[in-house]
Amino acid sequence: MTGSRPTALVRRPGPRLAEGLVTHIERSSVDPAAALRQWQGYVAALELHGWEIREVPSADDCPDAVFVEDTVVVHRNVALITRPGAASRRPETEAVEETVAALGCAVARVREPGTLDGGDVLKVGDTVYVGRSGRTNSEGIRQLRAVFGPLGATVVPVPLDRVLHLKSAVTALPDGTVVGHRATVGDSGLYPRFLPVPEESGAHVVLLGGNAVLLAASAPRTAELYADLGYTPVPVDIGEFEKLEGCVTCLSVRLRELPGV
Ligand SMILES: NC(=O)NCCC[C@H](N)C(=O)O
Repeated sequence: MTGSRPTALVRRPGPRLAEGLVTHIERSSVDPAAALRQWQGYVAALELHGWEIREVPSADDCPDAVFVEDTVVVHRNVALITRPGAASRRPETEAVEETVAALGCAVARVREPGTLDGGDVLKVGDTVYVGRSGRTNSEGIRQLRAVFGPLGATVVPVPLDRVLHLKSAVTALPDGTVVGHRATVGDSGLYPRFLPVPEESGAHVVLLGGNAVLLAASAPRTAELYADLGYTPVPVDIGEFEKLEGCVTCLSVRLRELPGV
């Protein structure tokens, strides 16, 4: 069981990272050594802001395993192990399930024919937005609702076509304002408070606690906007992961509601 600090699950990039899936962008070559340094920088930023790091054992046969967010969705003390939409990513979930069970979560699983990627799930308070994407199907959404609805969550599906995951398009600031870039966001009217940001990767924030928001170094104008709004932007270079359609959110699973946390 954890102590009083929030816990972040992370997963070290494996030797096959460069073979990771690419769907909406051109493939470009990934430098594994630079990727490892960037991953270490990302983990260090979480640690610096008080997060306890729990490393899921690496999955060296799975190129995309570093994008650990896609494998599990946690609400309250329940961890829903996903069934990733890409078949090549399904072996990633086993070690994640063992890790969250060891942390004291109750475990549920998405079952066939459902598919769900954690990158499609954005929690804002008790509202759980879920992208109906190339990776998450309607049965996956139905199962998500069946698991989290009884825990008080309202599940709001969002049709997607321009991006890989919902959180490739939108995330939320500490006050719940949803942020997104006009080119990818679709219908911003779905969100009660919406703020457009000037860069696509600026729409991806990890809430570090207090006013600190981690975002990709590739979004300097959005970092200025957040600073101007009274937040403390924490830029981290994740360029090698962006080549594989990864965002800052997908490199960790933030557990704020574990028993004892
Ligand atoms: N949640 C995320 O944004 N995940 C990124 C996953 C990228 C990976 N290359 C994939 O296509 O599955």
